[in-house]
Amino acid sequence: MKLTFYKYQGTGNDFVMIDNRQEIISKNNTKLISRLCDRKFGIGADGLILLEHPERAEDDFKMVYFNADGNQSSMCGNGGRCLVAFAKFLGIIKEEASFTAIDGPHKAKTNNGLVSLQMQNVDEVNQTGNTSFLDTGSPHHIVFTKNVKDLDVKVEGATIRYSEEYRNGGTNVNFAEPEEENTFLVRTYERGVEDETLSCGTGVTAVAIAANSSGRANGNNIKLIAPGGELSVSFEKSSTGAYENVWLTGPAEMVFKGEMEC
Ligand SMILES: N[C@@H](CCC[C@H](N)C(=O)O)C(=O)O
Repeated sequence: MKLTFYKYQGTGNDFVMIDNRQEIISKNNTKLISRLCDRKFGIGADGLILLEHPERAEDDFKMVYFNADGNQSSMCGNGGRCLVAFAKFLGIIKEEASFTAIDGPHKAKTNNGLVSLQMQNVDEVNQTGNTSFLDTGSPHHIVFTKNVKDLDVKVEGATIRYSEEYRNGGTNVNFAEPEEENTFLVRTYERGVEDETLSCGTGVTAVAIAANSSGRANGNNIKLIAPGGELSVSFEKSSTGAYENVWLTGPAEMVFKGEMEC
């Protein structure tokens, strides 16, 4: 069969997008999904996203996300932003969207090539010294450190991702360094890609919240500089210390459309 696909990227985090409203791809076909994401034998991407019919009346569509290893995973922030751009391209939405992903409902807005995605509230941030752990739809371990540009993120990230602490579910690992006030450099090792990616949406969201929670940032609108580009994260802190009204904003664009023999 010939499969029509679209390739999108959001600050260099790249995804194969498939309009699966006619159920052309089975979610259990791990082998096919990992082959489509393979950079040598397939299209090449950090993940694959299926756009499906919504299950809730108030939604425009449903998001189903797979890591490059072919397994369905937790939330992908950059992928969600790219999916909103894809839904706009398909004519499913205009400027605003409402959709459900594995972590629950999301709202989104588009404006001049930028897509803002509302992320889930965060009630808990665990901090120990220069590290933090929190879940922004996906689990993120953060190390605040110096010389982030010089780190071997693949090696150091894998050491933490496969450590005893994360033995059960694994984690994504972010290395963050203050650049100026309320601005951080971030590099991320992604679970399921098992390598550094050029940017991670749930990862930079986690860094922004952890930076505020640990007193490393005093603002509620944080700029994050990843190797693939810049993102911003805004939030409100409730009286109980929970992070609410969390929005991730950055560019998302189609790279190309193609067909692959499957
Ligand atoms: N690139 C993503 C995160 C994708 C999920 C992650 N690999 C995991 O398995 O937790 C993002 O932009 O958030």
